[in-house]
Amino acid sequence: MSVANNHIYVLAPSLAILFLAGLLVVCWLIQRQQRFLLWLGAAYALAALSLGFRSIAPFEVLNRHLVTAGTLYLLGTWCLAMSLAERRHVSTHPRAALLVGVLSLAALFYFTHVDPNLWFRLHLFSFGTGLILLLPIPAVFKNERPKYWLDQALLWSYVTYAVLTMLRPLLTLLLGYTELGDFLHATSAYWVITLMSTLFFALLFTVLMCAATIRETIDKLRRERDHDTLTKILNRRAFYETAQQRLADQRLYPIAILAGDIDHFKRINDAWGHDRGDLVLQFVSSTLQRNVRSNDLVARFGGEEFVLLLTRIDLEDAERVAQRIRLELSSDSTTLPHGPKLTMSFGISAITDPTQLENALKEADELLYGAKNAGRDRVHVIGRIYPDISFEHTIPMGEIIELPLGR
Ligand SMILES: Nc1nc2c(ncn2[C@@H]2O[C@H](COP(=O)(O)OP(=O)(O)OP(=O)(O)O)[C@@H](O)[C@H]2O)c(=O)[nH]1
Repeated sequence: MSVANNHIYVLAPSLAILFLAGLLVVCWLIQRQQRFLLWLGAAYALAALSLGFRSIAPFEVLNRHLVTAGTLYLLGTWCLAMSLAERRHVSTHPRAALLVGVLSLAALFYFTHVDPNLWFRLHLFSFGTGLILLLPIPAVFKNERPKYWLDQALLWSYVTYAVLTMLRPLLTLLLGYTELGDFLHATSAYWVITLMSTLFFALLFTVLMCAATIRETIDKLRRERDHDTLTKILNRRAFYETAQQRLADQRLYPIAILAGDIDHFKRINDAWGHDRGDLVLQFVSSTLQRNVRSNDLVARFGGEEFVLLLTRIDLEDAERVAQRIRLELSSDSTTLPHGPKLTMSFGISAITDPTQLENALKEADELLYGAKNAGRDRVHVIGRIYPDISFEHTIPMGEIIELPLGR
């Protein structure tokens, strides 16, 4: 084989890692907020440079620049740790990493030039590299554990890589190579294992990182499609879709539909401003969510109009829920400080089989309309007779105008 061919052959793993680095940078350019992709790309680029240099540099040149190549490799290692840390929102402990890095390089220098000792050199450098990788791990385990299997696979492959890196010289011996062989020699068992494990894990991380990023992007798009941007609760479209799943589950019956509407919301906007109106909508949404159970649905159908689907509940208990919400809203003194009490009207209907959703929504809406006409700040439940009560202002106009606007 010619020297040129030989170079290509030994450079192949480094070039493959460099290619992955380029791929990750392109992914980062498309998804700028996913900065861990950039750190991972930087990690691979630095590792590829270091490994490539070690693969083709003549012995004497490499021996002279071993610390430089080691520095590149350690920097790449730190970027890899940064990538995981950025993704899991933890620290890489940069000072500790710097200390370990400097000590590893000092050991590399000392056991190469001052007191040549291959065994110490390889062990200490590998141990330092693995340690830098492990620095963010305790915080990752202490924080919230990843929920999705892709993130778990990513975490565990990272930990495996870090431990293998630490034990690489020992592993080389365990694999049956009686001598380590200097990693200055491109053909040594240690060197081949270093290259192959780096390439294998780089490939694995890239696939897992890209898959996890795609999944996150899809989740984010789905969340945005399904949720109201202001209140973060379900929008009308997602309510219908999710309601069908609840209605298909026989264990969740009887089901109640609550249509709720904030009273005189236009006046709140006019007197306190649109921003305060938005705060009121957010406060109402969180109050509604606080008062329902995990299987129940809370949606904003538009403006100041909300719909709730309550599962495993009869009409009496559904009414109790609505009254509890009314009480919580009216006793709040922070959203409209020194202002009129916040009130809401409700209409409640029942569902006993999956085909009744449209009808139940219509009934709840009509009952809500009745509650508004009867004076607002009340709950109307299907099957009951409500006498028409003359119109009353729950937020008297004069009171609003005299208010300190508190914007
Ligand atoms: N701040 C804010 N206001 C909104 C938003 N969406 C709709 N609105 C306002 O909500 C008000 C709804 O007014 P109306 O439909 O007259 O209802 P209301 O004043 O609550 O009267 P009743 O329902 O009869 O008690 C309008 O002034 C809309 O501009 C929003 O996202 N933020």
